[in-house]
Amino acid sequence: LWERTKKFSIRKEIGLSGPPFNYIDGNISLIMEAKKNGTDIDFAPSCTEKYGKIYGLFIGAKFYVMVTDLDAIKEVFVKQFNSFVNREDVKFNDTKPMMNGLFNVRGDRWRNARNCVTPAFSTGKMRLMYDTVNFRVMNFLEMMKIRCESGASFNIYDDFQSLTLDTIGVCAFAVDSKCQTDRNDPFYVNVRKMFAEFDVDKSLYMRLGLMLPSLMPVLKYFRPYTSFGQPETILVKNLETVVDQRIKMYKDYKSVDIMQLLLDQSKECTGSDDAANKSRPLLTRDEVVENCYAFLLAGYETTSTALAYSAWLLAKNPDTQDKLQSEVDQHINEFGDKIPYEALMKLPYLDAVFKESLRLYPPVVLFTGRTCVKTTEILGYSIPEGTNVITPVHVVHQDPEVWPEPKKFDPERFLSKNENRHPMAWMPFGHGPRNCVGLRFAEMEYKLALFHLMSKFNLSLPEGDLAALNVEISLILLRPVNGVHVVLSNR
Ligand code: HEM
Repeated sequence: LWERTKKFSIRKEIGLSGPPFNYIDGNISLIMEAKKNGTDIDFAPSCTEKYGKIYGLFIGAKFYVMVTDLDAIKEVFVKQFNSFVNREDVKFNDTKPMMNGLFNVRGDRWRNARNCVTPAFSTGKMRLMYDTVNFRVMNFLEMMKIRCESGASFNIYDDFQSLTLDTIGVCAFAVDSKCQTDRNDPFYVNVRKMFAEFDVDKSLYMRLGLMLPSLMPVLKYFRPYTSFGQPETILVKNLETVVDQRIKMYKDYKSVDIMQLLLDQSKECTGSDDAANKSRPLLTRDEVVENCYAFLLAGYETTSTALAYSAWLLAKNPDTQDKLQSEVDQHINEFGDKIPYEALMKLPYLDAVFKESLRLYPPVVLFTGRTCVKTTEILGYSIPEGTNVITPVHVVHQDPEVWPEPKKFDPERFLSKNENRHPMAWMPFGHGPRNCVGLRFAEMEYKLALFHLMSKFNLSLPEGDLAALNVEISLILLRPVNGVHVVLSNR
């Protein structure tokens, strides 16, 4: 009892305020109540309003410092990063196939792995994968033609998910999946099943892992038999087979994909922690497998959600859509259907739509956090070692002091040369050395898909209820509840 009381005294000791808690579940009941009332999305903003831009929250007895103050964010994610190098230790992921991937590795192991993975996502490598991604986008356009011909409203979120699955499938899993045209494709079926079940509400394994982490050494053996673990095991087994094949044929493989770029940095394919790379350890076979798996988790749902939100925002704001289409048309006139990578990335209005959609609807809202590895002072507060700091991105992106009329969809705010915004204010991909490693890949895929969609079609909203966009927070993601419904017409 004394130990538990001590755990709950930390907030006071640091000098922070926060919502009232009980000694059994901390603030979980409050959060569950908000979820039940459908106001969970307002929970973090209302706490910020009441307790300020740095406050404390208890999930069970686990303490979290919630930060939306931009200077504090800079301290944690950039300036004092060495004290905040790790992510929260989520025990139920401290097992295969998660424990060796970038999300979970810690300290120097993370530094080494990140050094090996980062080159796979350079601008040069994006250029090399551009045609592969473009090919999947062309398949997507074929689907859109069919949807358009039917004239009916449809859930474009589903189609974006199939697109991003085919894309990450070919680039990270080396599977030539056909998720866009065949909803029975085994890759599609298993990924969808795994994601549908990967939820604290649905998984007893996850709940036990969160509440009783000391059970994990035994519990982890049950992961392959859980409802999300079964499809996960099938996916990872197939992935392991492909990685092993690719290790064998490494020297003869001539195309470029993310898996090959990781193998370029692996012990198996370069012989050892090779002579040229003595100063930095290379990836093991398991690290290659688990990072490819991490890219599937990270790249499928996020990018498709970003595209779906943008489609909805453009359908709702025809003037913005017109402006984007004018920019697209100029470039179609110049390049035809084959806009080069550099030109695409430089389109100012498309870039502004990308940024503003991600500001208003960031797909990842509660993952941008760090664990303090040594007691550190942040803006006068002494943050003890072991404390988790979380930045609720949706709150940062709606701060009226930084974003005038924060609820308005206004891409122009990213075009003004005079904007003197705090460098931390826009953070859909996190910040600092541990930000999203796949940012360039996501941006390329998003811009290719939206560019080509806008070149051929007009988006509008259906009549009635389907026109609404309802969102919910699911674990760390901001997800559309009932999909995203639009109508397409030919331009
Ligand atoms: C719109 C799409 C995406 C969004 C909004 C997004 C967002 C994020 C965020 C918020 C983080 C945490 C950053 C931090 O803690 O500072 C993250 C990390 C990460 N993302 Fe993404 N992501 C996207 C797409 C992708 C893609 C396409 C990939 C890979 C193909 C990817 C791979 C990763 C990985 C591996 C990490 C962990 C990095 C590390 O710990 O070193 N993401 N992402």
